Amino acid sequence: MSARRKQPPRNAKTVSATETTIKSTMDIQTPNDSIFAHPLLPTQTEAILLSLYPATLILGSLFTTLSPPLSNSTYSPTHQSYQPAAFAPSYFAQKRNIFNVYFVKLGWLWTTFALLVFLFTHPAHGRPLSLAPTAQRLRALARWTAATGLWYLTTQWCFGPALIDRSFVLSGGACALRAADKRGDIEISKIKSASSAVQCKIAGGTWSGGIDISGHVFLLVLASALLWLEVLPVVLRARGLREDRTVRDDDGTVIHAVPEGQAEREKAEVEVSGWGVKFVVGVVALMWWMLLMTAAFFHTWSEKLMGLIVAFTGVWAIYFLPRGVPAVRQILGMPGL
Ligand SMILES: CCCCC/C=C\C/C=C\C/C=C\C/C=C\CCCC(=O)SCCNC(=O)CCNC(=O)[C@H](O)C(C)(C)COP(=O)(O)O
Ligand SMILES: Nc1ncnc2c1ncn2[C@@H]1O[C@H](COP(=O)(O)O)[C@@H](OP(=O)(O)O)[C@H]1O
Repeated sequence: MSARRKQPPRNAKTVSATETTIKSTMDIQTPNDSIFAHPLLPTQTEAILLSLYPATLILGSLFTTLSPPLSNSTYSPTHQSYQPAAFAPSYFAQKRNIFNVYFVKLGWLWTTFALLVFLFTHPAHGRPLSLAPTAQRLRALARWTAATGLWYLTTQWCFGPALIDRSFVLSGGACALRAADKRGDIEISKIKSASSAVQCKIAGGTWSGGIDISGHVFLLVLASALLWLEVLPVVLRARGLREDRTVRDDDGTVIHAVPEGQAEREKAEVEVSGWGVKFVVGVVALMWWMLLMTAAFFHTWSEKLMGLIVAFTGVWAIYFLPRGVPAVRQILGMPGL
C-alpha cells in the first residue's frame, strides 16, 4: 500500500478478492460491525450512489404528479405515452425523441461500447490499445456477459417471450385490438397469437391490461450501474469504493478487499481523466437524464418500481454476491482488483 493511502483497520486481514491465498496474516476479525461491512451489501459510499436511482424515480414521478398540466395532452396508459403526442408536455415526453430512439433503444450497444473503450484504453487493465486478454479484462468481460445475459432474458428472449412479456401476461395483460368510439378507446377482441409486446405491435394490437415492467428503467439502471461500478473503483481513490469493500474468504472469514499491484494502480490513477473514462461518464450522465425523463413522463409507479427491483437484483448478483461467495468471485472477480 502507498504511504499516502490509509490502511485498512489494523486487525483485519487483506486479500486479493480474486485469489484464494491470503496475502497478509493478521488477526482474523470482521472489519467492523457496521451493516456496510457485510460482504453481501454495498459499502456506505456505494449505498449512497445506488440510492440515487430510487431518488431519481421519486423525483421524476413527483414532478408529473405535482406539477399543473402543462398542455392539453394527457397520459394514456393504453398507449404508454401522452396523447395526442404532438401536444406532449415536453420534447422528452415523446417516444420519438432522438435520445430515446438512438440512445436508450440501443442502450446495450452503447453500454458494451463504453465498457470496451474503458477496458482497452485504461492502463489498470493492461497496456492501452493492446488486445491482450489480461485477467482484469477477462473478469470484467465475465461480468459484462452475466449482465448481458440478464438483459437479454429480461427484455429480449427467455426461451420464448422475454421475462418482461411473461410477467405482463401473468399479471393479466394481453394483446388487444382496440378502436375509438363515442365512449373512448374500447377493446374489440384479443389477439391470442401475440405473446410479446413486439408481436402485438406488429399485429396492430395494443399490449394492455397487465403490469408492464419498465424496460427503460430496467436497462438504464442496470447499464449505468454496471458502468460506474466498473469505472469508479479503478479511477477513484475513495476507500468507500475500494478498500472498504469486504469479502468472505474461503474459510468464512470476512476480510478487506485491498487492491494489489500498487505501482500499476498509481500509473492507472493518472488516467482518471482519460478519454475512455470521459466517454463512460458521458454515457452514464445521459442514462441518468433519460431515467429521470422516463420517471417523469412514462409508466405507472409500480411499473417503474418493478424495473428498478429487477435491475437491482442483477446488480447485486453481479457485483455483491461475488464478495460473499468465493466460488462466484473466482469467475466474476471484482472491479479494481
Ligand atoms: C443459460 C441460457 C442463457 C440463454 C441466453 C442468455 C443470454 C445470452 C448471452 C448473451 C446475449 C446474446 C446476444 C447479445 C450479444 C451481444 C450483445 C452485444 C452487442 C449489443 O449490445 S447488440 C444489442 C443492441 N441492442 C440494444 O442495445 C437494444 C437495447 N434496447 C432494449 O433492450 C429495449 O429497447 C428496451 C428495454 C430499452 C425498451 O424496450 P421496448 O420499449 O423497446 O420494448
Ligand atoms: N425516456 C423515454 N423517452 C421516450 N420514450 C420512452 C421513455 N421511456 C419510456 N418510453 C417509451 O414508453 C414505452 C414503454 O417503455 P418501456 O417499457 O421500455 O419502459 C416504450 O414505447 P414503444 O415501445 O412504443 O417505443 C418506450 O419507447
